[in-house]
Amino acid sequence: MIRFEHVAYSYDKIPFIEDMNISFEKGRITAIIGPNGSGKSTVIKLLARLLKPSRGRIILKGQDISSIRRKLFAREISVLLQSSHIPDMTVEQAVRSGRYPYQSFLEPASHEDQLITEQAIAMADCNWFREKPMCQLSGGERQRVFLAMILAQDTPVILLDEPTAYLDINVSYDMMELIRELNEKMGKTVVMVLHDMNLALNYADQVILMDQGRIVSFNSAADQGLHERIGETFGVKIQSVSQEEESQFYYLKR
Ligand SMILES: Nc1ncnc2c1ncn2[C@@H]1O[C@H](COP(=O)(O)OP(=O)(O)OP(=O)(O)O)[C@@H](O)[C@H]1O
Repeated sequence: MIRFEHVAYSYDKIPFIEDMNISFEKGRITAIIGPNGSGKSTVIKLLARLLKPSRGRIILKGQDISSIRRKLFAREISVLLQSSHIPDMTVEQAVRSGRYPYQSFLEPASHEDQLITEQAIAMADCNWFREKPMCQLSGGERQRVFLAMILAQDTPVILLDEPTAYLDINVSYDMMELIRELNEKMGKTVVMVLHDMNLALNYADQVILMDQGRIVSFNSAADQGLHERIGETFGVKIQSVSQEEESQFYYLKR
């Protein structure tokens, strides 16, 4: 569905990503993991067209993403970034603004826009603080609103850079369950950066492990080889400590 073809990217003219080739399959959940500064957010920003490859191309449904018109692109890919701009709006207005790719200037919101906005507010559990201004929310509440905005944008591809940042453990699992539901019931393709190995290995179908701007491995989350690579890359020992059918718990130790 999305393909990196010989993608390179330089920061301040210093090459960082060189010749990256990778495919993100339709309807899969892919987690990107790796140490700090390994390039995870850079990949998300390249996918979201916030950065432009210095070489190579990124193909979405057969088309170079740089040639797709802005609103059409916004109907295909939505993104939650690590530090998103906080809009000067209430929660409800912010979520409604997620519908912008489907609206034209001065045209009132359609019945469908309203319906999808309401669904998004309910799914991300933002109903009880919907009248609050965004600037008065806690970090975790704000993160849920950003997710609701993405749900309102209703794109087949969802990019999430550390979606569980600021969330307590319970809400983190709620967020992961919701992402899984979006994937299983609505066929959304999800690419997310995660620092928590337990979330990455339990909720992703496939895992991209990065180090210093390179892809070290691209495996199924269940692949034992991946666990070894994680250990080598992070300099930790990784061990599965439970063997439940549904999920496993990984213990990481330096
Ligand atoms: N705007 C920028 N200008 C110069 N260098 C940058 C810029 N943004 C990122 N970098 C550098 O590029 C490298 C990769 O950054 P990136 O944010 O992609 O890493 P990451 O894997 O997401 O890190 P983290 O886990 O810490 O969030 C880092 O060394 C970073 O310092």
